[in-house]
Amino acid sequence: MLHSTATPKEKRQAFRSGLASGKLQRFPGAFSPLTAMLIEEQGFDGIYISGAVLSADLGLPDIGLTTLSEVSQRGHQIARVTDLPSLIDVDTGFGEPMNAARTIRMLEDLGLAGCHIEDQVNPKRCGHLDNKAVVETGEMVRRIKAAASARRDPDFVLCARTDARAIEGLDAAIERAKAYLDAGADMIFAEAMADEREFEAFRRAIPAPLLANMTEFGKSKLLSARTLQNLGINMVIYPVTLLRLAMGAAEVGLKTLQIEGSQESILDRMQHRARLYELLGYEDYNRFDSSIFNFHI
Ligand SMILES: C[C@](O)(C(=O)O)[C@H](CC(=O)O)C(=O)O
Ligand SMILES: [Mg+2]
Repeated sequence: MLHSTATPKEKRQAFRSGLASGKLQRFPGAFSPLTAMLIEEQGFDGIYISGAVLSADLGLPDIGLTTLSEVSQRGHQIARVTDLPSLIDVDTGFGEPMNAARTIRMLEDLGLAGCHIEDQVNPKRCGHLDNKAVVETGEMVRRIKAAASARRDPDFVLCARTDARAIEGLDAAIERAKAYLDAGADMIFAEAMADEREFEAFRRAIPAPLLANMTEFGKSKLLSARTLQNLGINMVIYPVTLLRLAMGAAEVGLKTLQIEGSQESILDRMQHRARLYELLGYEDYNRFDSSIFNFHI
């Protein structure tokens, strides 16, 4: 009720404990605060806040058009409704190393538990598209060092993402990951891993927590949570899954209204009002001040 009871510090500490637990941490992507509430209610370990989803939500392609203000404010709206830790995608850190530092300060002030910063050039593109380009290792090291030094809360999780596998190959991506850890990153997001073999190679070479991106319709084989657990991966994100499902359902709804002139035939596919009220915790508000509550249905 009235948002989360856990403090940002507690969420960050829970995030770190989860990463160190040996149990795969599962972070579905939330496209709204309400979705984050559902993810928490359904028993997941954390919330992923996707750059692709934030861009799409604004009607934009995932090519680095969003601003720090847009991303951090939406991230705040999502992170504050849940007791779970939220990991947010901040693309390349919104510019130069100094911008990456400013990004960290903003995210800390707005209650995020962690973020990932990637080594693509600006403007970035979705990590599953062709013709990506990455900056020199030294430039990304400066981004990570600036971000790490900007932290006031040592529990804020700084994840370095490398897109280099697609451009320079697996071994080069591993060497970059090592450099990013030396620069102060807490964990590694190896983007667009093809299959188990590539995750195994990273797991053997990298002593820090690893994130697996199980996004649909891209370059990665979709591996189950059990497989990722057995590979020793520390966390998995499902960044766009819920948005894709929601948009698919919305399209069916619109076509039904167009053709049938009514939503009668799809009522059973909807979240019922009572279920929505249950998720929102209407009863808690009732108990908060029974003299006011009158939202009976
Ligand atoms: C993880 C990601 O960075 C995101 O923005 O959610 C995207 C996901 C996607 O486009 O499927 C990415 O992998 O680049
Ligand atoms: Mg992204």
